[in-house]
Amino acid sequence: MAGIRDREKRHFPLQQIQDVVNLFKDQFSDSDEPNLAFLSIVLGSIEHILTVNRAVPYNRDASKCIEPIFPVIQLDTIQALFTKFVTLVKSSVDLTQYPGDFATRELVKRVSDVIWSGLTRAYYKDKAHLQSLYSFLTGNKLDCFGVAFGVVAAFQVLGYKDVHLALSEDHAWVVFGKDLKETAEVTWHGKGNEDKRGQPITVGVSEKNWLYLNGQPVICSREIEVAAIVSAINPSINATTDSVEMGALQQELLWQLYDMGHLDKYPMALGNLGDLEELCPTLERPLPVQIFDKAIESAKTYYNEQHVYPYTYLGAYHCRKGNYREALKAWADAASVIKKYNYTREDEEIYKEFLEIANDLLPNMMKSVAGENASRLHGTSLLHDPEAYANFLRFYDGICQWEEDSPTPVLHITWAKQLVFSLGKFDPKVRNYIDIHGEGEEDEEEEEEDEEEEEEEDRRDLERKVPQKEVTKGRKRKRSHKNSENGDEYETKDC
Ligand SMILES: FC(F)(F)Cc1cc2c(N3CCN(c4nnc(C(F)(F)F)s4)CC3)ncnc2s1
Repeated sequence: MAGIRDREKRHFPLQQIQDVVNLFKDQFSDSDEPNLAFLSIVLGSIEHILTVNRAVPYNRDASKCIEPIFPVIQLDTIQALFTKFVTLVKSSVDLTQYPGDFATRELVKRVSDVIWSGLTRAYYKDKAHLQSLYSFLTGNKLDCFGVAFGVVAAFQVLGYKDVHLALSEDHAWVVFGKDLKETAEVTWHGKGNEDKRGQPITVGVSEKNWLYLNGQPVICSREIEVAAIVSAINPSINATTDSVEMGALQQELLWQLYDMGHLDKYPMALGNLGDLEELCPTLERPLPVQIFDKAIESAKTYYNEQHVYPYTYLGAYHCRKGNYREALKAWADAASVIKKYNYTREDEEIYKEFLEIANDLLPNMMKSVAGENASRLHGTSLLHDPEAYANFLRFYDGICQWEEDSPTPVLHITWAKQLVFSLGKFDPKVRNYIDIHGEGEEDEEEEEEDEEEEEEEDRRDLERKVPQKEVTKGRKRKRSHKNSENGDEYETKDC
């Protein structure tokens, strides 16, 4: 692994966002791999100055906030930290003991131990700004993602090309070996869970398991690993304030990666970009909804519809915008994904997501719609809309199916109370406009209709021979309404 070369040096000192954008563009400009450790240290040092240790005093009264200047990042600061990382990694691993071009499980465990032993004993693991090698090298602290990324960056320093980051919606690990066939845990997950570092992620572990996306995680290339550290940028200064500069830098870098196609297989990064565009739209760029739809298409194309977040990003956006029908549909689609999984104790993050939707966002949405007299009087309200009602039922049906066969229960009394509250807001008449059948029943129904058509044909034959006064008509075929991508159909009649 080469050190910092002219290709990097010539961009320093970094004085503005465009300097960083140019530095990143240069990293993809030739056959060499982008330098993961170097880029992570650069992003971490900028983030530190713009969020953690803001040089510019931040005026309490936000209306008169002083526009913080972009920090000047000197080459020697970055170079010193990069050299520290390379020295730590190379001095801790005796490569003569690991012959061959591909990493071995023992070596992966060894490198994970090197990062692990560089961490301070006790600290709040889910604090902000612990995701970069800047945090590791200056504060000996990393979050779950940061440890996994640090292992991959360390392997790049050691000259390995086969060790890559694997990302699910709430966990990270590595793939390695010939054809990336091997997997290994390299970091911890959640609170109070024994870490499984060094162990492979077998089919038995990942099957129907949301934490491992049922074997459909994002397997990163070097370019997608860069997208991951850009996506992991955290512009927040505190619970209520974000650094405008840091957010703008993240947005610029994500568009640059988007234009190079490095977000095509990374739905969560597209979701992050959609959120940034909602906050601060970029001229002549796709709208947030279009970006969220690209994330959904990516999950369909590359991950067999096993990802939940693309739909919850879209649902959250529509909810914020008051587009309640669209929010309901996105949440029903999210539930149609989670229903394929069995809920286990390490799935708290996605549990909290659905809990918030069912017990907070949905009830509040129903309350505000119920209050809209005009649309209610004209029957245009969501409460009279069979499709909205069908999506509402599909949402809860997905959650119930998620709970079925799970070792851990999902629902409790609050879920039931909120269901009754929201369900009761729909106008009773809407129930007459939908027919519900799962995939199985549909076949029976079709068989019935086929038989009826045959009988109809026989009657017509008979009629042609023996004219009769009247012929009973086959049942009127209802317009079948594709209400979801996953094959479940909720038939809605023409209301
Ligand atoms: F590596 C881990 F362990 F941290 C797992 C990863 C998380 C994550 C992410 N996230 C997590 C999901 N996330 C969401 N923000 N809003 C979400 C939604 F609920 F609105 F959908 S999901 C923020 C960014 N964004 C890019 N990449 C990754 S890789």
